[in-house]
Amino acid sequence: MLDIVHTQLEGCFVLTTKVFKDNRGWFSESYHQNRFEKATGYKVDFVQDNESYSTEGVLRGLHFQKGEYAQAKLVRAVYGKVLDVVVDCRKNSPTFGQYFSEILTSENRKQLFVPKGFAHGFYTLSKEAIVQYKCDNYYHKEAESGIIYNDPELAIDWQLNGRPVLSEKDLQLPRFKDIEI
Ligand SMILES: Cc1cn([C@H]2C[C@H](O)[C@@H](COP(=O)(O)OP(=O)(O)O[C@H]3O[C@H](C)C(=O)[C@H](O)[C@H]3O)O2)c(=O)[nH]c1=O
Repeated sequence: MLDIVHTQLEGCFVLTTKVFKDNRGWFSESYHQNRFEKATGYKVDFVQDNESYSTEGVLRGLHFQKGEYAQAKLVRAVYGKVLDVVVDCRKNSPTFGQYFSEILTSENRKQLFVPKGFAHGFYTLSKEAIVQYKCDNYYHKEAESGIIYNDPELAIDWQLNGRPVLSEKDLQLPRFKDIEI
């Protein structure tokens, strides 16, 4: 009922939920705590669900919340297609500074689990996209931080089609070398 693929970043997984199709359409359990814990070995209590709508070329991120407000996230595209990107910002991690990306679409039903200590962002590849994600900590504006999307040290391949659309806030995010987690 829940397929899991481990990435090269410890604790970061791609999950795919089972779809039941019939002559009406389809049904799927988009989240099941027991199955999530059994598949990942992680006990995560999500407390906040987020949803954002973006048009083609929009890039949101890379974001994280600092310190005790760090958030683990479970991200999926419920409409359209995005390139989801995570960066390992855990100082003691053997993959510190490495990134992983995955195409999430409403069709492939892939979900990316982003552990605490990671920065997260996505680039919108379809005309429109709706991304939903569960967070295991509440939003704390004062704890918000992030990394500029085109940091040369990270050299993330965003699969850009032209100049991305970012918020003023995101255009002023710091370099990876200057962040405080
Ligand atoms: C994240 C968040 C934002 N807001 C308010 C704050 C702003 O007035 C407005 C837009 O926020 P922001 O521009 O930070 O939204 P995104 O750029 O989509 O931020 C998200 O983008 C990347 C992909 C992430 O992974 C983060 O979870 C999140 O930071 O929503 C809230 O009220 N609650 C929240 O949890």
